[in-house]
Amino acid sequence: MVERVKTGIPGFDEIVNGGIPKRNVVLLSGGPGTGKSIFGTQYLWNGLQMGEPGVFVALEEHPVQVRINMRQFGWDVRPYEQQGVFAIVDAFTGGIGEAAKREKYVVRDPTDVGELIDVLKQAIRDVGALRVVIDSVSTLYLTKPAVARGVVLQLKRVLSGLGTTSILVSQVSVTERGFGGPGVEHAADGIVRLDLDEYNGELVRSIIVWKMRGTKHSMRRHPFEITDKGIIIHHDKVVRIKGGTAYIEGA
Ligand SMILES: Nc1ncnc2c1ncn2[C@@H]1O[C@H](COP(=O)(O)OP(=O)(O)OP(=O)(O)O)[C@@H](O)[C@H]1O
Repeated sequence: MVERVKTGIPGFDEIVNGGIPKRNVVLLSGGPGTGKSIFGTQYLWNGLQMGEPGVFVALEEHPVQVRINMRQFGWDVRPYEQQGVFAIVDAFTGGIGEAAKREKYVVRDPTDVGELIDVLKQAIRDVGALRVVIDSVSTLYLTKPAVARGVVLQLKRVLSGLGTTSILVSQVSVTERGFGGPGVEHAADGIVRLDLDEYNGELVRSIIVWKMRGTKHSMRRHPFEITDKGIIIHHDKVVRIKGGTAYIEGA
């Protein structure tokens, strides 16, 4: 029996046959505004509701902004930080600014992957994390694509080794077909892609699971929505394109 981690994101566990296999490192890839950060934080929040501690690594946004964004969906993580079951690793500010001085886990040099891993390990141990989200890993190798695969493998050893089931957010450009960097796709245990595409003057959100080691999964493109309560995936529906128009149909 495969041990699974339930994301609790409506519709997602259904398309991966019950949840993400434990210790998998999943690449969550997508263009701008596709919902990657919301998906990642929803996964961590749901974990906290199920008694599973988590760590969020902020590389794209100030930790203060991460808390504000989460609160907009009703996900107030402050009490969980105070209880010591949730932590944000600040790999954004470099320790600069008044607000940054109040952060417990700060990576002084966010370009130093070694330092980031040391701070991350500490945070995982302190809170007993079972879930980790890194938003985004692309930032770690934007200027040096050749090291991308190595960075992901290094993170995978740590994340999987410490027993966490993790999501690595990967940014791709609007038109890019890939998942974010040479070899990264092969290093990850799973690939989930979020898309936002325009058909006939309308933007349509969809999700597809490209791979997920250790389980069978849906091979279809499912529509999803972002609501005030977060992401809702319609696992019983699929997106089909006919004559340049997108149709949402029963699966
Ligand atoms: N309350 C809400 N209701 C509906 N949609 C929302 C709500 N809040 C945010 N969104 C949508 O979510 C999008 C942002 O999602 P998110 O920040 O997760 O994107 P992302 O994939 O991480 O993008 P980037 O790579 O640009 O940071 C917004 O552009 C908006 O379309």
